[in-house]
Amino acid sequence: MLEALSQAVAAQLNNQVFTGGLALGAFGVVGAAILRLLPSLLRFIVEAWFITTVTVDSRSPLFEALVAWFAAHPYNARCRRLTAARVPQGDAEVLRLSPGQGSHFLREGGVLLWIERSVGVGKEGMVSAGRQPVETITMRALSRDRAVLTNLLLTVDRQFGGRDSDCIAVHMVESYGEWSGRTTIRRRPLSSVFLADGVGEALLEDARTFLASEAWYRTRGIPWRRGYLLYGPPGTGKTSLIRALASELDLDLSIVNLASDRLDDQQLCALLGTAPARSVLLFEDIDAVFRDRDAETAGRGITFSGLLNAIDGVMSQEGHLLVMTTNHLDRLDPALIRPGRIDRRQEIGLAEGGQIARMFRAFYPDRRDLAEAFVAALDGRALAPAALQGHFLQYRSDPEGAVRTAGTLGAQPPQP
Ligand SMILES: Nc1ncnc2c1ncn2[C@@H]1O[C@H](COP(=O)(O)OP(=O)(O)OP(=O)(O)O)[C@@H](O)[C@H]1O
Repeated sequence: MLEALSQAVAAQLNNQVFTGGLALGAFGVVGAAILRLLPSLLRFIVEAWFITTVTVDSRSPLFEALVAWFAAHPYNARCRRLTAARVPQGDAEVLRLSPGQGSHFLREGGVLLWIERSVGVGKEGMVSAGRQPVETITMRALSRDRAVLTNLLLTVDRQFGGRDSDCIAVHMVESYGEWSGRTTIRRRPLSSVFLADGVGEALLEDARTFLASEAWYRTRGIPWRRGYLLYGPPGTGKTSLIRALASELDLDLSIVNLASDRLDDQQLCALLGTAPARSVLLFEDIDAVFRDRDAETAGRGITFSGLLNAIDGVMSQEGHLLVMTTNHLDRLDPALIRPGRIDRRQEIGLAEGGQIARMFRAFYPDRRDLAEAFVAALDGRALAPAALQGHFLQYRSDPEGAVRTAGTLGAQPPQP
């Protein structure tokens, strides 16, 4: 029986058609296996040679900082796959939307990042009864240079890893009309901005109330947004105040230069619609852009009606504080600053008496006694704090000299 079988096999092997078919079949099987493995093989080669990867999971304290960074990144405003969480902010809790599970591609500091967020995947992430599932963020940079990701993680850790960060993030508009990644500036305490009594504190209180009132706005069907207009002469602290408010409120600053001739209506609308969450949206020197409605275009591209539409469209990005500044309130079209677009106007005027004395004492803490003499030497003149600051810097270590020469300080700030 066995012998008959082996004779049959031998006969088939001598049959060229059969052996040809067998070889072809084997080739096919091996070829199919290679083809199946090819994508993972290619991925392995690319990852090994051209990509740097870092994985952070939710058991690490860095994970929360990374999610906060991801939520604040301009990419989050465009992302359509989100994860929602309630997170503490001051004494309250707020809703935080961040890019959700899956793959995300974004640019950071000129490098393309591929970020994958997953939960409960693999052995590490298995959900077992009574245990929190482990969530993982894998960051891949299209670069062989490890410093790209390590520097990013250091920045994330510094800015979002604790409450002792002394910087706030600033977003500007890139030349191609998109929000840039984050740069940072030092926080400015409100106490370092010298304003008329209670002005800064009242605005801070107003903004705090607004930020904590999402539900209040929702139940009344009012868009959750608030607009401020700060007006007054140059060098009185409008920009400094905005920076201080953002610092105190722990918000980013998103700055749009409306005078840029690279912006058009469509881009502006898109920009405001994707403004980074949790930020103060700032339009500076709005009077220099539009003097009146007849001056239809600003720079090259923005029209007055385009600006109004874009501001109203900010409603889709709710929770924003929109702040405009101007040196010339009288030059603004009423439509631009009507309630709903601007909810609160605040004059930031020249410094007088007590305000000047406070500033003097802050610059010369060891010669607080000279503050009144300095104010008296000004003979009732009101001054731009920027001019006072310049004077104090000039007489930095000579408070008596600052008092002696106070008479040289002009009554009017330089005109823009
Ligand atoms: N009220 C102030 N308190 C403290 N520093 C001030 C104040 N006003 C101006 N300064 C200082 O003067 C400089 C210019 O201030 P800032 O840019 O805030 O003025 P501004 O009102 O926004 O001016 P502009 O209208 O020209 O934009 C900054 O260095 C700032 O520190």
